[in-house]
Amino acid sequence: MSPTPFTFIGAEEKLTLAVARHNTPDSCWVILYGKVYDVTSFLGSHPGGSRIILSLAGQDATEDYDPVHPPGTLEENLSPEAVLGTVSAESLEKLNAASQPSPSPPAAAAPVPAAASTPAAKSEPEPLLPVQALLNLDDIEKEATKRISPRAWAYYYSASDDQITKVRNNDVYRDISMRQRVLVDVKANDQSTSFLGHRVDTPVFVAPAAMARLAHPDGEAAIARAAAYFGAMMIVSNNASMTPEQIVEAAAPGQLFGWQIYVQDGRDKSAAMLRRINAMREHYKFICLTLDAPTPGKRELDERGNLDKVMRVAAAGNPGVGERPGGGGVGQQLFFGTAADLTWDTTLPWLAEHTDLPIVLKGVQTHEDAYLAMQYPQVKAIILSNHGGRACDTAAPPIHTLLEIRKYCPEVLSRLEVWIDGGIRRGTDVVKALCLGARGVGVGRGPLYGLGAGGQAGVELADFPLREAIAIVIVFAGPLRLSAEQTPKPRLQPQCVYSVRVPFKTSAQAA
Ligand SMILES: Cc1cc2nc3c(=O)[nH]c(=O)nc-3n(C[C@H](O)[C@H](O)[C@H](O)COP(=O)(O)O)c2cc1C
Repeated sequence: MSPTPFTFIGAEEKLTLAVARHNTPDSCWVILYGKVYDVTSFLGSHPGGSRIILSLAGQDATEDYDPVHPPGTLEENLSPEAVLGTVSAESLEKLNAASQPSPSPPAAAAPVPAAASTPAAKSEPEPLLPVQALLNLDDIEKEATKRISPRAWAYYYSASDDQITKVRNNDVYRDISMRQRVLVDVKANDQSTSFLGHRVDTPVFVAPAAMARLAHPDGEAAIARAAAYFGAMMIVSNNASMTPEQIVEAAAPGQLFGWQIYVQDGRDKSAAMLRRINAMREHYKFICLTLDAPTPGKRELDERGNLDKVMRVAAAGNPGVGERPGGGGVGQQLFFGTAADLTWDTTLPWLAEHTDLPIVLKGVQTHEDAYLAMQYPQVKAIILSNHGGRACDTAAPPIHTLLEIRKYCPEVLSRLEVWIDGGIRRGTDVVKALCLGARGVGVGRGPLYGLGAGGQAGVELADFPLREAIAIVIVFAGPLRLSAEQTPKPRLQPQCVYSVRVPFKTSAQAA
């Protein structure tokens, strides 16, 4: 029988008694947006695992819940009977004040970066800078670090294990030198190109990245508007913090989006999402299937940022909390429910049953898989990526995979569009990837940090240094004319760079 709805208005004690007592797996209540929900029956099916809900049980969970759940999630997942009543703003204020953490929170609550400076470690807060003062992606990251929450920072910044791949992703570009030609007319400068037949103004695209509202309330919609401003493609994450409908609401005419999918254990959920995307094909022109993270990487920064919650669940006297799934950080919560049984034989046919949109495979990391991808007619592009170093640490930088493809199966480059992401910080990085055969270059953390540093203006800024730098670099490499329609012979070619000194070894060579 469903509980009788009632309204909590009045004394803090009454409110606390009513809500705060229900903080166990047997009876779990939370307050969201001023309403009290009984989520006990939902604990087992929460996509992020039950532990994270338990850590917020008996409390106002709005602040934690809001930035990581698209609007409509509550209505989709809870029956109307789960709403037990409303809480007045006054009571809520008292409750929130009463549940503020003690003045000395556990040391583990603060993010502890492996190598870089931490926002929490500084005694004197650094002054905030206006977006105009931020000249490159490093500046933008630094500014965002001052402004976003430690939880958001840890989630965005983190990478797997020792972050070796994350660092190498960028370092590798420094080992590639530009070969500058002279006495070439470089006045014409056109960065436009096309992806899967759709024109864009820049080869730089927004890689799919989850949870933009952790950085700024305008979230993915602001990134979409900034992408429109630069005529850039945006791939929307399966785990975006806004709905795919909201993100394209203010799309510019002809603006190009793709939608990224993590196929779920419950395939019906993924099929339902694909139906939604199919219905918005005027915006979403392809499905990007991410393959490089069948299990979440071990992102210790992200996990540390969540330790206080895990300890709170245990402290509340919940038995067996260690065995409850999920909760090891934002990343692990998001990955909970992601299928680990995808194969060439089963997944691509399954996708074909649910969408006729072109497929882009993201996370290709060997020339063997690039070659295999070419055998599937529905696959029109691949993204060479190691998930920004967030999946398997010591995975090779994607530019190595591009070099492998050039060496062992260069036909892939003419049969498929090859896009790349990971470690892009400078215009030179973009140009080098293009010279070596990539058609597009994705940036993952950049737009998130841009959003954190200055909302939409910050994202626009994150793109600006890259565009400006590309413009400068191509003056050295030769005018950039990317689109095949404009010139049959692109000017950016492998001979524009020295890549012979980039060490890469395939498993075949190592054997
Ligand atoms: C915070 C964050 C969230 C991400 N979320 C997703 C995601 O939901 N789906 C996906 O395919 N890749 C995701 N990625 C990986 C990016 O698409 C991209 O591969 C990577 O960030 C590129 O590296 P970069 O950050 O050095 O540019 C995420 C990356 C970050 C940093």
